[in-house]
Amino acid sequence: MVGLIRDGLPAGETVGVALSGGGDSTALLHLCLAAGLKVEAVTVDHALRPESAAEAAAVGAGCRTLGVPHEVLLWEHGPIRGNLMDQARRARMGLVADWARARGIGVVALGHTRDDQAETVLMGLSRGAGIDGLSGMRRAWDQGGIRFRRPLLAAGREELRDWLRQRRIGWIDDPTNDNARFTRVRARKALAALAPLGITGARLAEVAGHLAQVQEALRAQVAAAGARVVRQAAGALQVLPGIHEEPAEVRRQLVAQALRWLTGADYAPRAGELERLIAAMVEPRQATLAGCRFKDTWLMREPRAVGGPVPVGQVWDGRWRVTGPAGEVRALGAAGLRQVPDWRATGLPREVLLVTPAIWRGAVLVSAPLAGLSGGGQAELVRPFHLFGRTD
Ligand SMILES: Nc1ncnc2c1ncn2[C@@H]1O[C@H](COP(=O)(O)OP(=O)(O)OP(=O)(O)O)[C@@H](O)[C@H]1O
Repeated sequence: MVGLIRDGLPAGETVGVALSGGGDSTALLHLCLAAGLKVEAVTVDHALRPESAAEAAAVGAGCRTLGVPHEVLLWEHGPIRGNLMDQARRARMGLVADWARARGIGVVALGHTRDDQAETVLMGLSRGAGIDGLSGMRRAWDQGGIRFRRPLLAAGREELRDWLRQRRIGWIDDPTNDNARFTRVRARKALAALAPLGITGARLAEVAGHLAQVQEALRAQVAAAGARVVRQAAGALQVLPGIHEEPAEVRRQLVAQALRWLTGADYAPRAGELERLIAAMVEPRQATLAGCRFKDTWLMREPRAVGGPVPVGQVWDGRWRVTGPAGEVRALGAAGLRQVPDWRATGLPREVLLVTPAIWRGAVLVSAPLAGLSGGGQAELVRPFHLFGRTD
């Protein structure tokens, strides 16, 4: 077990441990200490259960007795609509990354196990996921200057709990982990029922590992195809007819990555939906999917899906930073385009320009940098363009 930590985490620097207080992350913390690493721990209080603040404080007290610096971060939120688990995870990752940056910590360890990996694969199967969903969670990735690591991905949950029990180390069981309202909990229960078929957590994790390698091999092919058949202009993507000559999976991956780049979404739509979009690219040459619109050869943001107004200097629609004279940044739209008589000189279609950022003062258009009305404004994409990245 300690070997997993030595292989998965650097010895010479402080490691941030994301510590929920559950069995897995408690084992992670103690294994890091056993491996002689210098650690600091952080607990996010999601404030979703009345006991959560007291639990986070108890986790902190445990850390103090170990001499481990610990901080509790509160997720401040109103009523939650939509996928609670997903939103809690996103908020948690954001808070933990901010904490690490503020503490000068470059690497953060998470306690995901082989069982989490197996559940992720089962959940992927249940929604008919493609290779992205079936290849499981990554062991390592970099995000916002922080290296995230999952050193326990090869360890079983029970194995870790046995390791804790042998050392008389306690942990807190989160009742959410038994709430069948959550897909992950149902996946955990279903996995137990699959054992007679030989489908164990270890077997599913093995399949995920294999598919992750397949995906890695595919990635280079997708990048090369992207360079041939997709070009970026004014934040939209022109998809050349050559895409239809590419193998079906390469095509799907390209379109999935293109949509994710346009919207910043963590996940791409399902294979069936991607197929429908790809078919519509041939005829009738228009479609909408996941906040994006395809028209003729262009894939761009859908007007009604773009972000609300922000002040000049802030990021608009999650991907544009507009600088220049004071005002409000929002989409150029039809009303704006009418005020830029020579927009055709850009060589770009109307639909592409409609969803580009512009600086407004009330109904007065001040600047539309991508449509050819400078007005002293400049727009820059904050998300680098690539078609083979992946986050989860
Ligand atoms: N509230 C939290 N504060 C800090 N880190 C967390 C929190 N919840 C989860 N994590 C991190 O994310 C990992 C995976 O989360 P998940 O929800 O699967 O775990 P858990 O069942 O809540 O707790 P554990 O993994 O500790 O048993 C945890 O091992 C931990 O590293």
